[in-house]
Amino acid sequence: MYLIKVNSYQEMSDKAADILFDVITSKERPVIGLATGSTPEGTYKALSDKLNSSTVDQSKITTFNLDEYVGLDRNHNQSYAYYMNENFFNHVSIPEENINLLNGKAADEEEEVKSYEEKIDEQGLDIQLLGIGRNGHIAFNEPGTSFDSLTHAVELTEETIEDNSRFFDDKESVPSRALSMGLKSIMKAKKILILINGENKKEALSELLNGVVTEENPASILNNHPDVTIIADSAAIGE
Ligand SMILES: O=P(O)(O)OC[C@H]1O[C@](O)(CO)[C@@H](O)[C@@H]1O
Repeated sequence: MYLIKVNSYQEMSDKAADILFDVITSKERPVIGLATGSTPEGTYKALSDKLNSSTVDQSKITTFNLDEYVGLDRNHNQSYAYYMNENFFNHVSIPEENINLLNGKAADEEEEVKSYEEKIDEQGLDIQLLGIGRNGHIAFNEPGTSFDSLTHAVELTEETIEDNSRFFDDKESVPSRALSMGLKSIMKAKKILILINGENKKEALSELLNGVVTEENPASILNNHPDVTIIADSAAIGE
């Protein structure tokens, strides 16, 4: 794993956007995996600015998102579909048909996750962007998730519900389930870029870097991937 140290949120966002942009410009039809959460918001701003001031043909870009809450309509202001529109898709010209998002209101959940994984396999991910939860979760893969997991439905932990309640009116309004790409799905990406900032992610970063690979720490699977870049700020590194 390659660790890039940064001193600010802006620097992290700019570096991440540069890496995503490089992958986009190196492929005829780039396929990029995207993440939600507060961490990548700046990256989306920087990446949309870069794309819009370049000659990149955005109609060739395909995206896959990691996860979505179960039960939230895509127009709900806390759905990840809404987040992606607000933070990225509304600011770029990637065609709607190239945007892949899990449907948290799918009538047939089994079919939804199965067909999503099939699409990932057909298209292949050139890069997957990730954030990390305090408990080491990546996407919505909570501690204890099998390293062999493909896209699946998950029960959220109390800790994740607590962390995400800041975006909802109250804790009770946070959905308790989600659809999420699995750990094996994420590992299929040719390249992985993970962003870790803030003191509250210090432990998650050190657990990732200590080299112990265990299903109790979902992010630790990244130690088994040949091309992972971590961008972390000094607060998360503890300097
Ligand atoms: O970037 P944040 O808001 O700290 O979230 C961390 C992680 O938690 C999630 O939002 C899910 O709870 C992930 O999508 C994200 O990577």
